[in-house]
Amino acid sequence: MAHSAEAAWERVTGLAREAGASAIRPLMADPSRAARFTRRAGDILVDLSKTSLSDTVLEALLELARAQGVLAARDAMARGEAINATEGRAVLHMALRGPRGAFRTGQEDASAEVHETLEAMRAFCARVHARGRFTDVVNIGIGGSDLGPQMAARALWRHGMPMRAHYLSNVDGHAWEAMRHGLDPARTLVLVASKTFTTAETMANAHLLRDWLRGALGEAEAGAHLVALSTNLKATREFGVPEEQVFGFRDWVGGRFSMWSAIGLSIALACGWDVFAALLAGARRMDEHFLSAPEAENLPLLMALAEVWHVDGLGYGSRAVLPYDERLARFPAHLQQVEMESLGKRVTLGGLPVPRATGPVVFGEPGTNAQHSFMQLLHQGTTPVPADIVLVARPDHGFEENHRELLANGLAQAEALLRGRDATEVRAEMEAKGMAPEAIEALLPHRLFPGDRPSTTLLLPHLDANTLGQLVALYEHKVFCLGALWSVNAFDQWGVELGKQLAGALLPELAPGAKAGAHDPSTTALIAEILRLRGG
Ligand SMILES: O=P(O)(O)OC[C@H]1O[C@H](O)[C@H](O)[C@@H](O)[C@@H]1O
Repeated sequence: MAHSAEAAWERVTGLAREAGASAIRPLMADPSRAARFTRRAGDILVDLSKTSLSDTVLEALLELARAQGVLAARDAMARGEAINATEGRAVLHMALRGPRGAFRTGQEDASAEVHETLEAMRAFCARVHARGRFTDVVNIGIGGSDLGPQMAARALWRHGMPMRAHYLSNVDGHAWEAMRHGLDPARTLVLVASKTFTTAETMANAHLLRDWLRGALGEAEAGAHLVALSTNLKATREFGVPEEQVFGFRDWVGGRFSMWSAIGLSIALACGWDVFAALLAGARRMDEHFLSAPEAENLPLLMALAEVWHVDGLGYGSRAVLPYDERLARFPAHLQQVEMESLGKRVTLGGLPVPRATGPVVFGEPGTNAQHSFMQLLHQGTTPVPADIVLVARPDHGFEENHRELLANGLAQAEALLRGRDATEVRAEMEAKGMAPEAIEALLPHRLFPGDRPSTTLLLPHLDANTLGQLVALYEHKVFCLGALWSVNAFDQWGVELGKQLAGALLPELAPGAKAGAHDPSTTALIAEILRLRGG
């Protein structure tokens, strides 16, 4: 690490060790704070004022960003350099939503093929919708080939849109068992979404549904119901997908950044092409901001810096994502992969141990549901958990009172985390209820809220394809910035490989009468017990 970067890290951690570094309430004495710590990009407003970022801390963090060369790294990504060094690949998901001619890898115009594929997808959707034969689309895929499209289709689907979308990800047969009863094979289009077309769970389900189609319609007709979304065109052919129903993309699209590629076809089929196009346009709008805004105005970078402050400065090891919008119910699940698969790393790009904490645990649920499950821990647990609270000003329904209640709750959570509740207030409340002094004192510690717990509010004017595209791209770029700040490769995922290999080795041992392999005693005993319970 360059000397200046080391010094910048020390400056940040030094500021975090100062007394009162995690306090937020005193900073709120400044009436201009909300305005000064609120930024906008496109339609999204991000209020960072309910964190303990002070002017001094922010300046130190911006210095860290400069010392780590975050914006230079951004430009290297945009130039199509192979910044995913452990896989020798460029990282060009921005090309998927960018204008023609805007992105290259080496000599190749990356955008040309993107636009060709988009045109083929558009024409395919138009044909499917015009014929009206298919009412349902099943997307078989897992991880990045499931979470993004599923999240977006759930957020954007409205009554009256062209098709219903279903997402089959888990190899657990119960998933298909629960889904299949509502589907008519004659009216169902099956998309096999897999970047590699080798993922075991996806291929198992793909075979299951191909058999289902063939059993009901015959082999010749079944082919017309199969679509493949993949970079592995050879494998899609071998699987029996007609060539004109294969939509490709390149290895410079990471799985968790692939909803903008052919992997997003289910969104376009279910919601209509215009919706998918608007989603891409929204993401492009955020790309333009990310690529042009200077450090101090760059929203993805500022959110990344707040995360560095929380994780490395103050030692907060997790973050909650709370969309106050039921349509964004799968948004936390999508971010779990985007953030934790990208930033759950412990060595630098150069292969050395990262000398500090990296990606936090990310989890979430929509509000207000979250309030009635895990928010207790955010308010009174031992370690603060920064929260991202996503609010949408205008709903797409006419139930005004519900929406006001939803917004009131989202605002109240952020306010409660910040202000807390001290003994004077709690005592006064209990006294007003006429409680006995001993009872008041006994209950008092349980009813105190420490306060000074950080949250970031993201405010969208409304939720549609364009604003959703902006929101998702904002987090994608935030992840990029964190990768650059921590010097880790945010674009590989070697950590998922070992489990896959061991599952492959275990699989034959679960067959009746199979020979047991060599395992630790715990695994050996569990295999024996499972075989006994299964009668094999
Ligand atoms: O799209 P696929 O090749 O089937 O991969 C699906 C998913 O599985 C892998 O194991 C990775 O962890 C994910 O990044 C990927 O999105």
